[in-house]
Amino acid sequence: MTLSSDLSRAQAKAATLIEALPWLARFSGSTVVIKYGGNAMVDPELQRAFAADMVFLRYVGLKPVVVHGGGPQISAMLGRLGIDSEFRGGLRVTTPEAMNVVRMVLVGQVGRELVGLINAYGPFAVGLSGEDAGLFTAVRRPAYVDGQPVDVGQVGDVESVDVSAVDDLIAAGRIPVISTVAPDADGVLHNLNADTAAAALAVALRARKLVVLTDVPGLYADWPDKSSLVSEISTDELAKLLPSLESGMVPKMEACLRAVNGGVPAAHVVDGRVAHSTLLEVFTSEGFGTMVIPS
Ligand SMILES: Nc1ncnc2c1ncn2[C@@H]1O[C@H](COP(=O)(O)OP(=O)(O)O)[C@@H](O)[C@H]1O
Ligand SMILES: CC(=O)N[C@@H](CCC(=O)OP(=O)(O)O)C(=O)O
Repeated sequence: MTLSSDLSRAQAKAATLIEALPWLARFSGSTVVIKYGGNAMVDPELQRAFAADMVFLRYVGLKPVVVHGGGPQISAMLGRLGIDSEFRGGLRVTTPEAMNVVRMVLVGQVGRELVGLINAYGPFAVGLSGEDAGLFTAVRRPAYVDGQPVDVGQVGDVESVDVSAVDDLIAAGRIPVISTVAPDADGVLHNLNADTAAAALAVALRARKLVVLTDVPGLYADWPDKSSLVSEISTDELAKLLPSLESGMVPKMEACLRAVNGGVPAAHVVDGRVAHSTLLEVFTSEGFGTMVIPS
């Protein structure tokens, strides 16, 4: 290794840091809600990169709030327990028996693991579920299959959000890590799609951004045609495209629409299989994934 190649490598590192400067100036002090999808959390290396990103955001003055999924992990546990599980219109059909497993896996397993991973980089993460301090109230909702409502059991939409516990944690410099189960007005526990809950929380917190990590590079207008990846889409265009979308993309894009219509300036769907995708989205000039912006 020569002195000049050492120097040019050091300068390249400095250039990377400096590239982040305008974004640091813009986003410092902002709340960013990050939805970490179950399909994006399967690789231990990627999990560590994600955890490091959250602590990085915190140290540079942003206020990250993590909402996690866990669909594949719930399916695996239901399978192990011999409980049937199916999705309709992107939502899991949730019987009372399945609901107990959803809560156990999201709150007791996935949430705990994520808190531990983040805290390995800095002691900031605190886990919460929608049941804690009235964070979310759920209202039972159907799924929509071919435009028709279909009952999917104890599945909820977010009826109300009480951000006080999350605000308290943020004010104390913590990183809230939220599992998306919540009671309805009668105290009956519901399974919330994590994208839906992340959007409702981003709106309630007046977040600067919603970043949704998943296992594809973004939204494809004509799935699975790889040339149809959308880099930017307005809320009006997205509302028109929504009825043609299928499976997991429906709640995801509905969530982005809901966030931006609710006042969040931008919602992004990014590829969680790329290490440090959150940092790339927040701090680089190149667009990454799909960005939803107001019309
Ligand atoms: N139009 C589309 N664009 C991108 N992905 C799509 C589309 N339609 C369906 N998908 C599927 O949606 C999946 C992401 O949804 P989901 O499995 O619920 O992810 P997550 O666990 O991250 O919430 C992708 O892996 C892809 O197979
Ligand atoms: C109602 C509903 O479908 N809830 C989801 C909750 C977890 C989730 O949303 O996980 P991902 O983000 O990994 O998809 C489920 O039971 O799978």
